[in-house]
Amino acid sequence: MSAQPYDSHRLCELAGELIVNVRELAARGWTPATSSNFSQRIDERHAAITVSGRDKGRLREADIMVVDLDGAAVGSDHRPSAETLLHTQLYRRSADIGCILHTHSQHQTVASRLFAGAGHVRLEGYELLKAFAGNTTHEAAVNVPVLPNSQHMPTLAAQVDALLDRGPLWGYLIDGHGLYAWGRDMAEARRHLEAFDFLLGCELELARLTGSR
Ligand SMILES: CSC[C@@H](O)[C@@H](O)C(=O)COP(=O)(O)O
Ligand SMILES: [Zn+2]
Repeated sequence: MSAQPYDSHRLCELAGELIVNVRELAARGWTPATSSNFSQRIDERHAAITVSGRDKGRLREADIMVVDLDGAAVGSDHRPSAETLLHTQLYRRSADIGCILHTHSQHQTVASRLFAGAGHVRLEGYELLKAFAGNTTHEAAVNVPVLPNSQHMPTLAAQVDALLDRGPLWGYLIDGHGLYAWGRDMAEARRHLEAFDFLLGCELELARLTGSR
């Protein structure tokens, strides 16, 4: 039997980390109805990603597979996430990206609808902005882009590429869909995801209280 083209011990470790974290996110109600997808970089040519259509609240090892950075399955007959290209494009683009988390929480979905017309959600004045890697003060502002939804991943990927050309980015919303967030590793990606979700919740509550939208 030929050896795997990646380090299988590393895959095991990453899969274990994915299972624990994804189940926790699912328990918060952020992955309804099998939605959401998750991945971690194995090496410069491979990533571990969730199999399409699996219940993220019950994620287990068999629900995680390996793809190359063109999105092709490696050593598996399963179908990787329908949104695999949105993961692999980021891994291809930056060696600093090691983990990508995509969820469909209510904050994320409602905010994406409310701010789709503006094309972004502006987050400013929050202490929690320091949760984003590189931000050292609450005085920074972060614009979360909102992309139109599409089932055509190359269309979405091209828009994400254009956003990345403009400067640092930790995540984006897709209208009526959810949030993509990433980081160097699971801990950083999760910190970004949680900060986005909390701050989007604040913006929604402010809009409700002030009737500003
Ligand atoms: C169950 S609807 C959600 C999907 O269309 C998609 O947006 C999603 O997040 C999960 O797709 P998947 O192919 O399981 O990775
Ligand atoms: Zn999705």
